[in-house]
Amino acid sequence: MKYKVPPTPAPANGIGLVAHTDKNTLTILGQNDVQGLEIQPKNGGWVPAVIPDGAFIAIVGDTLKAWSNGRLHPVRHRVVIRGEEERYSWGSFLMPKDDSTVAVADQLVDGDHPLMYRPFTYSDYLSYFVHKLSDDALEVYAGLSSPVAPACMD
Ligand SMILES: O=C(O)CCC(=O)C(=O)O
Ligand SMILES: [Fe+2]
Repeated sequence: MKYKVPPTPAPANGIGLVAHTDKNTLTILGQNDVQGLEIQPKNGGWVPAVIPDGAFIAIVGDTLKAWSNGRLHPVRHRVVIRGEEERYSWGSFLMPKDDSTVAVADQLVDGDHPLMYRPFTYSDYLSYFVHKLSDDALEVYAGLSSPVAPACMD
């Protein structure tokens, strides 16, 4: 991705990429030496994700949250451009094949971890997200409103 230097005077927010969670399973990101990635802690606000020179950052996506039965969390992130240099980033977006079923493994469901997501087809979830564009797309699309403990599963 290429983020151009903002015009002068710079817009107040400098947003280069709006806040989102990734929809795939795992994203591995690298960048040139211009920082700008920010992540949102659970209590809100924004924190710079400073990536050391030559390092990569791995970001959990919605699909891995579902697949891990909610154990792994997709962090909301955005890109803010404030400086006077162009920012480049590159990503490796790991994802299931379109027609794959994303289903929680039985081993990840127990009394302490009731089933949180119904099985779904990856491309169907993507289509749903593109249609709705809502932050809670995964929960609305595949989340079980009453998580199911193993004894209740058939
Ligand atoms: O450019 C970046 O550092 C972030 C890109 C990103 O979040 C995305 O493509 O989903
Ligand atoms: Fe992203």
